[in-house]
Amino acid sequence: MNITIYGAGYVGLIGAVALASKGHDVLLYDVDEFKIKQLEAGNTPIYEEDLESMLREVIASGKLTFTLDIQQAVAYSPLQMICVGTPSREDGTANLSYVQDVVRSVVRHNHKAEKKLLIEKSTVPVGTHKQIYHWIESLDASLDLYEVASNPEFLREGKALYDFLHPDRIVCGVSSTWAQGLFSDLYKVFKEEGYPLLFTDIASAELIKQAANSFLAMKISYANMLAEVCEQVDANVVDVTKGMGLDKRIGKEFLQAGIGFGGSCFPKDVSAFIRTGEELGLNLGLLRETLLVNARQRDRLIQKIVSALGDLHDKTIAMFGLAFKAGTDDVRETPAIYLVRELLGRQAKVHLYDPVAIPNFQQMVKESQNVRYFSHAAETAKGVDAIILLTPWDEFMTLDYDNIRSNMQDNHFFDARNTMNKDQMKKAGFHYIGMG
Ligand SMILES: NC(=O)c1ccc[n+]([C@@H]2O[C@H](COP(=O)([O-])OP(=O)(O)OC[C@H]3O[C@@H](n4cnc5c(N)ncnc54)[C@H](O)[C@@H]3O)[C@@H](O)[C@H]2O)c1
Ligand SMILES: O=c1ccn([C@@H]2O[C@H](COP(=O)(O)OP(=O)(O)O[C@H]3O[C@H](CO)[C@@H](O)[C@H](O)[C@H]3O)[C@@H](O)[C@H]2O)c(=O)[nH]1
Repeated sequence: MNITIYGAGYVGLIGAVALASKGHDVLLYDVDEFKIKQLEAGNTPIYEEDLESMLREVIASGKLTFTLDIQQAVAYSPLQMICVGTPSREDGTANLSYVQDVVRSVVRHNHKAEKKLLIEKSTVPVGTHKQIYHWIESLDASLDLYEVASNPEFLREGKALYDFLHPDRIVCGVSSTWAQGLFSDLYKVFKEEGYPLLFTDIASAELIKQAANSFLAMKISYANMLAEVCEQVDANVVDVTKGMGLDKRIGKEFLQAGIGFGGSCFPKDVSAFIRTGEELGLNLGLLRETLLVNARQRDRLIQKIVSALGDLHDKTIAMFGLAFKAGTDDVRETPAIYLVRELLGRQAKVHLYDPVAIPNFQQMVKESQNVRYFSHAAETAKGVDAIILLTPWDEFMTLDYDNIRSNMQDNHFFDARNTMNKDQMKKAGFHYIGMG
């Protein structure tokens, strides 16, 4: 079936490629002309495993096409899937202006007055569907022509295509059998492959997304809170969370203590959920604490660095990894930016390396007398006083650390992700410091 997707970012592009690979005819619209031209040429603006080859396949098969023409986008299908950004405003609320732009465009360019299903794929606060109906009304459009549905996305960056194609569940919030029928057709192949399709009302679907992200973030902060306890009592947080996670009711995922969560989703979505609570007159205190614990991890790492190295003036620190997690070049809300700014503020010099995220990071931190970028991890560490392992890329696990240590000025190794084997690092001559 035909589907129009608005927004060629992580979610829109991945969704477009994945749905096209399942045999649908997908038209991807974006306001960013450069991005659309790049995609038409078969090049991806983001780094994701397998994305480029699959993109080229679906372009070649004619299943995925692109447009900058809004009239063509609106006319293409009754399914209008909105995948634009919903970033945080200063006060923590979700900025829905890009969603509103799409709704406005669809309504204004629906010249044939065809019925359209406006699908919220972007992460939006519960109740947004009502807001969308208000926007439509305020445009003097007939509400009979539009129906809103919620179909939140749960993919993780770094594993985005895999997650879209192998979902734990597909959530569809609908208010009519018409919408339910369209989703059943869209996700028919997924259902046949055994992936659960959950139909519910729209508010519940919107809330499932807010609730799931906040729960996962809370789980990480719980592990980080335990890391603080472990440091006080000489326990090992990796073992503690392993022991907890073996209980099936708890589960081992998302209990990895470290520098805390970053990225374009958890920080903004937890903040937005707290604000949703406030608007409802509720105090979602668990989530406030989740953000506080998360921020504290970064400060704790800085404290550890200062207590090991003393005055950072003229010290040089190498950072292994800049992306907010492995497998992506995304640096939105990466802990690396906080740490680099904090270190530079204390007059340290930094040597920075990441296998794919340097171009994005350079847009925030330019090369200078105190900031140098490198193209190999081992080079980054030459002559430095300390290494911070920030992003757990696989390549950092297999480096020749004996050699790296011998080329350093001093021997401090801060494992902000608890990924290295402590004993082996000590054997290689490092003063190893983990998080908990
Ligand atoms: N990144 C993720 O891993 C992820 C996962 C699940 C859900 N989400 C949610 O999905 C939404 C999109 O996130 P993202 O990371 O893909 O964003 P993104 O910033 O990567 O992409 C957004 C795209 O929308 C385009 N855009 C802006 N205004 C537009 C308009 N009026 N019409 C068409 N295109 C327009 C932008 O040019 C950009 O290409 C957000 O709500 C996010 O919270 C993200
Ligand atoms: O045990 C863990 C797991 C993750 N993280 C950190 O948490 C952040 C988020 O990681 P992850 O969830 O893997 O990446 P995202 O791509 O941000 O995906 C999250 O946010 C998306 C956007 O809403 C959702 O779709 C996904 O389901 C949800 O996992 C990263 O900084 C990770 O390093 C930890 O510190 N410890």
